[in-house]
Amino acid sequence: MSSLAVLAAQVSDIAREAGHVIMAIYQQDFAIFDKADKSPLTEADLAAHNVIVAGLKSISDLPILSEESADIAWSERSQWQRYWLVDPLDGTKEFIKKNGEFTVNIALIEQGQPMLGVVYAPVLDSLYVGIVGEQAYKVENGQQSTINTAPHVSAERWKVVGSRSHQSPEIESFLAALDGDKELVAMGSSLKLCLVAEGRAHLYPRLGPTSEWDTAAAHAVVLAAGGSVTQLSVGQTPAQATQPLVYNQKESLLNPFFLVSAQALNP
Ligand SMILES: Nc1ncnc2c1ncn2[C@@H]1O[C@H](COP(=O)(O)O)[C@@H](OP(=O)(O)O)[C@H]1O
Ligand SMILES: [Mg+2]
Repeated sequence: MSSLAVLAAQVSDIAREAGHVIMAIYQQDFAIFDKADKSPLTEADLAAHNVIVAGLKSISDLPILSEESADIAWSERSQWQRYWLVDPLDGTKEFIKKNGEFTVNIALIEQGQPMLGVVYAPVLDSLYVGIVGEQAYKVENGQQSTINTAPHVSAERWKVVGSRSHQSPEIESFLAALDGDKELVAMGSSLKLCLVAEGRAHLYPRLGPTSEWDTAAAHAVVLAAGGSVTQLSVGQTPAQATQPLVYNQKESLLNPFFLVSAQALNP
């Protein structure tokens, strides 16, 4: 086993443990607080954050940037070559709606690129792992299977995944510019990237805001599965989106708009 594969197994255990504490809260009535940005922050975000930080500290000395502890000066963060980038509960809106489409996300970033990512959806009990340059796999019902972006969906028509809770008019224009038939599928959280990674969708265009912790872990899964995640400007076609999405290269933690692609099907 490579050292990244060993780390992936350890990180998977941490993600599952975070999933367990989230589920304990999910099954009860939960309190909703207001963060400064007005997004709903639940007890579950904080409980999962605490489990993940304790777990990562027990296996490595690397710095940790989590959505729930992101207030780290750029002067310090810009020095990091390797660090953990964590969204303890992505898809808070889906959590509150109780539709199961939320995830625990843990990524290892090296020189601005995701090297390892684990995405765990506790309600679905689906675990996605991406070890960039090595392998991508999914564990469901105790069964581990290799995944890749080769589509299991019709090549006759684009299957495009989009946000369930955050739509934008720019997506309509992007779809209108794609040649051929298309089908739009709504999904919450980083599961959208995982759908592309496992060949269940061709494209995920995001022409709306996200933060670096929202994408990093699933980005690793997509890369390891053979796909790409590139910066996308409004009005660009998939073929024009060639610059990789990168991490920790600027003070703002907001991502540029981006396109997740199964790549093999890019026109
Ligand atoms: N205005 C905004 N600014 C920054 N991020 C935003 C945003 N609106 C949505 N997001 C991000 O989009 C994520 C949800 O994406 P989606 O709608 O595709 O499921 C949210 O993650 P959280 O649920 O972890 O807060 C949030 O980080
Ligand atoms: Mg998030």
